[in-house]
Amino acid sequence: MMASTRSLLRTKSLISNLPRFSSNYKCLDVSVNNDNNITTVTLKRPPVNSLNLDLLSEISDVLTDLKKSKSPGMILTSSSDKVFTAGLDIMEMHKPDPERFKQFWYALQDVWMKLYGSPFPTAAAINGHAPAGGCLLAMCCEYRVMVQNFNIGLNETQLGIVAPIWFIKTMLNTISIRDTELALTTGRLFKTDEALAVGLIDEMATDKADALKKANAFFERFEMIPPIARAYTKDSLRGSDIEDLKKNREKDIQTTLSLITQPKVQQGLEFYLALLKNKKESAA
Ligand SMILES: CC/C=C\C/C=C\CCC/C=C/CC(=O)SCCNC(=O)CCNC(=O)[C@H](O)C(C)(C)COP(=O)(O)OP(=O)(O)OC[C@H]1O[C@@H](n2cnc3c(N)ncnc32)[C@H](O)[C@@H]1OP(=O)(O)O
Repeated sequence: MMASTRSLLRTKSLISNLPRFSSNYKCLDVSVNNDNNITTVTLKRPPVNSLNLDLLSEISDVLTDLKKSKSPGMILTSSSDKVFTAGLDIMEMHKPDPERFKQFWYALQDVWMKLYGSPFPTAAAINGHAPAGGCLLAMCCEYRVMVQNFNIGLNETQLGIVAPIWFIKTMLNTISIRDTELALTTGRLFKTDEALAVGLIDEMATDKADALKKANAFFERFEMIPPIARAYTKDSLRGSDIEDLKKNREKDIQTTLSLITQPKVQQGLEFYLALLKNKKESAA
């Protein structure tokens, strides 16, 4: 195909599929790049973008909008200069109200299914720490660029909790079985360069601008690939993991609720929260 015809087709499809986003997001900034029509979704829930029910619901909504509008791609990043996301909001798990916890967990499942299984390509520009649920969101994306000198990993065991099987499968889709086992059992947080060495991220960046530039470049790889062929291939690789959760969704919610409300687990969370607070006090 001639380059001029390609660019005309691209422009036409951009005009007809321009995504429309709600301006009502409280915890997200959503913007579309005029050059390539890639949407950047910026997490904006200070201080650490912890994933509570509100933030998860907004991420779920934006993913639905992107799918409907046949977006050519999405970049996930953070408005903070040191935290991508601190993972699940511990306050949603500490002494939870059962009904609220079920909604919260359902929203997390939704985000995982939509992001891990999105038909459009996705990249994470990880411009800060990405522990636990933060690492999960980044691993759901197809490509990860991370700014140097931050941490990423599934550190759940350090909190006395357990990464659910669908978190584990997401890591297995990213790094080797051996590295996943070692990382999960020890709750390892990888520094950016260690994450690169093990394949947990794809590229390092010097700062957020560099991370966004590299993430945008990732989408150029798909310019000549028919979106349907791309989407089917991704589904062949990831679809069965998503089907497994769909089949076991209710059971997963019940099991998680009964584990998280165990007194020992609650004590562990309390201890961890106290450590976070003490860290601040001893730094002051
Ligand atoms: C046996 C069976 C048991 C289990 C049940 C089964 C399944 C459950 C599975 C649950 C899966 C969970 C996945 C998760 O995501 S758990 C969350 C894990 N997150 C973390 O460990 C990160 C904790 N935070 C940090 O390490 C640091 O905050 C961070 C490096 C991200 C940033 O450091 P910084 O110095 O910039 O900020 P802080 O001063 O530490 O924090 C600022 C305030 O934010 C509060 N905070 C931090 N993280 C969280 C969080 N995840 N949730 C809620 N609140 C958080 C922190 O306490 C500070 O608060 P204030 O002191 O300002 O009030």
